Amino acid sequence: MSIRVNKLTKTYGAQTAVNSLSFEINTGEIVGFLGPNGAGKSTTMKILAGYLRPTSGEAFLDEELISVDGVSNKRKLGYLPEHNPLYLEMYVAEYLTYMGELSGLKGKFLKDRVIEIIELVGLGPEKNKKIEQLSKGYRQRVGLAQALIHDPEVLILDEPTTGLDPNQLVEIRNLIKKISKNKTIILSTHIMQEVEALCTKVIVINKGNLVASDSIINLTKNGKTLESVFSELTK
Ligand SMILES: Nc1ncnc2c1ncn2[C@@H]1O[C@H](COP(=O)(O)OP(=O)(O)OP(=O)(O)O)[C@@H](O)[C@H]1O
Repeated sequence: MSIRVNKLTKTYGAQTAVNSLSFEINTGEIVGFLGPNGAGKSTTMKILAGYLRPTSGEAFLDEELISVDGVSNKRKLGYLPEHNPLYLEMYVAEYLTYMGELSGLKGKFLKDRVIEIIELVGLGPEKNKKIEQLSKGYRQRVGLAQALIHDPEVLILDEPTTGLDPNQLVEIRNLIKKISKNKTIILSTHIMQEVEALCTKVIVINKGNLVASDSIINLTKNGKTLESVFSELTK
């Protein structure tokens, strides 16, 4: 599934968070969504996930409009918010079952899927704990499992590795790589190494405006590092 964003704008009162943003992500691409703090990444991702209404403009999954009210394409996408609101008092499997139900799964299929997803994201050893008992890295795995439970074709991951220790960071990065097959993924991060490890293309925004949408190879072809390209684009 492809993502198409057309002149997307979001204002909060007098503040323009996202300013007439247009870009496309093709089926099967993993795209890094970059920008300094406050650039408008989370706002854009919330709109793409159908959680926030744009002030103007629109976003599409294939040809279908993404809307706050629509449910059909929400089932085709998985969303890991930046501050993932987990139900801390729930057990891991209980939470994932609940999230699966919200995505329309049920019965034996859901039961099997919860077991499968727990294994896939490496939650096996922690599966009998309450979410509040988990470390940040394992909570992040629960977040990823929640985003993946209904096997969506599109994944929207907002800073999936922020706050993780170096080992967890590598593990989550490998996990994203593993699950990325046959999915279209947009992921925001401040870690350029991560972008280089996972993505072929990047979209860079600054103060709500698009400043680049290109392959990493193209952006760095003059021997520049992605870091220096980023800082030039977002001065
Ligand atoms: N609910 C809100 N009400 C008012 N302003 C908001 C709201 N949410 C975001 N903003 C503002 O919109 C701008 C874009 O914020 P956003 O969270 O989308 O940026 P970001 O690129 O994700 O930043 P970061 O990298 O720090 O997570 C910021 O100036 C922010 O203060």
